[in-house]
Amino acid sequence: MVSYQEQALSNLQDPSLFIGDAFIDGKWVSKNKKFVVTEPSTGTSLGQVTDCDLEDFKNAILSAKNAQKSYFQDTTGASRGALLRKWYDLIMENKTDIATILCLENGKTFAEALGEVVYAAGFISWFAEEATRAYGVTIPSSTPRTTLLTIREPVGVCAIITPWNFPAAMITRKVGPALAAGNTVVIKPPSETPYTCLALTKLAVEAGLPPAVIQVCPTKNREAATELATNPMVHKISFTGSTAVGEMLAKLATGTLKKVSLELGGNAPFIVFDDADIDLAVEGAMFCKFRCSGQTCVCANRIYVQKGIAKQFTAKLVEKVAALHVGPGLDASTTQGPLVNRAAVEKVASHVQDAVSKGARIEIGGKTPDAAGFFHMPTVLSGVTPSMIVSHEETFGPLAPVIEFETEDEAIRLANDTEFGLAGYFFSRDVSRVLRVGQSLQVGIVGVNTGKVSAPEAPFGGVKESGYGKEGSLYGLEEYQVIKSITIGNW
Ligand SMILES: NC(=O)c1ccc[n+]([C@@H]2O[C@H](COP(=O)([O-])OP(=O)(O)OC[C@H]3O[C@@H](n4cnc5c(N)ncnc54)[C@H](O)[C@@H]3O)[C@@H](O)[C@H]2O)c1
Ligand SMILES: O=CCCC(=O)O
Repeated sequence: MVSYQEQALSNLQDPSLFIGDAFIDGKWVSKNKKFVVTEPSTGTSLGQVTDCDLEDFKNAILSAKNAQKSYFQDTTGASRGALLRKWYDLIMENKTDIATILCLENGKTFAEALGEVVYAAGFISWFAEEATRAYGVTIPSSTPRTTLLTIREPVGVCAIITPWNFPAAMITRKVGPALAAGNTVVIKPPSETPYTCLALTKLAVEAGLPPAVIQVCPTKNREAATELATNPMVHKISFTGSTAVGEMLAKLATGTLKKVSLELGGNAPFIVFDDADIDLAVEGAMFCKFRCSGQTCVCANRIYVQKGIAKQFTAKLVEKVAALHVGPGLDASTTQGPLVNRAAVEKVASHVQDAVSKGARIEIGGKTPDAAGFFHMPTVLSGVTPSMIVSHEETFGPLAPVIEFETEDEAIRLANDTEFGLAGYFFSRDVSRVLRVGQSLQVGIVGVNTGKVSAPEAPFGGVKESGYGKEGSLYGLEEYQVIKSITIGNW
């Protein structure tokens, strides 16, 4: 019998985009040692991918170093932008195939996968433009007959390490600016979802980017991947993932004083004040709680609702959740896909169990369906209190805990009572409150009357233990540049 994934792969318009090799020194590399990638809606194998070892990482880094100088010196911002624009065009031409591959390895619905591919491509076109805007300045000198100016230069070899929840967009949000600025990159894609990154890489080479500017080393071998944080030829490490791994890599990177950007875990508060448009707030909660089945770093993790409207808000939220259809991502009727693996399902279940044991009520969901694959039913809990795990730990799953509050001060205090500070949302029609609360939330990204805060032009990044550095936007390029000052004296 043809499996779900075999059927889907046989429908690819360009089957050559489904690649299980590493890409090192401009060549596709297949090794005997492989690891299995699992299709999350069936829990069975999607395929096997080359498992890079320490030698492979060292070779990739050396090749990226050798390629970097001429890549930068032989191109201009405009010509690098043109290459990136070509890559963007190829991604868009192949978006259905890439979305199918993404859907198969990550589990998100096909509509979401397609949305992610377009979002991911958006970073390439954004930084194709930004490549031409690497401005320096002239600074009036305090010394006579002297000119002081600055230029922006690439950092050198950039290590890129990303998570599985956005297999395309987390790659392009880093690789786009890195290549635009004239760097070369060594990517360690997530071992759960390496295929999307490899397909994007194939298209980058087809677009005409010099092959050695992108190196991809898939692996499950964490020791080998750690080379990216310690090798002295790497000058920048850009990491997206959990706070624990990010902190560990940052510590290692200080050994050779690398430039570091960290996009880490979140625990986003989502506050609904009693002057809010409740339907709009429910719509926002549905988007930013259940996107990617609750597995985004900017997902609403704690939903605070002012007491007077809590029952009404919860009832409307439950009605919308009841309409969700859980199933494999490629099924046309599916609106909620599986989670990434068994451990993710168990984490959601344990958060539900903990909350219920401490007095929370399951309004809907709360179960793991009796099906193959890694599913958890979308769940709404009411009566949640700060003592429950859901109030302080990122669930990373389809669990919406509703917590009641009485005053604005209390909501802000609860919202900020966390070591994380990535995204925060609130709904209110009071202009003064919008300005007050917007400034009071200790986060890097605020959504007011919307649950949608991500776009190539929007600065993305957190504060506190959610990390540092900004991605996308007019700030994203400088993360991959160094400013050099040049003093021309005695003229
Ligand atoms: N802030 C953001 O922009 C953002 C975006 C997406 C996800 N996240 C966070 O990511 C987490 C989920 O992702 P995850 O479970 O894949 O995180 P993770 O930290 O386990 O893994 C992230 C990446 O790091 C790699 N890695 C792990 N140990 C390593 C080591 N020793 N050396 C080199 N690489 C290593 C993994 O293989 C993966 O590619 C959540 O906490 C989520 O909030 C943050
Ligand atoms: O998971 C984190 C990234 C999500 C996004 O870019 O909106």
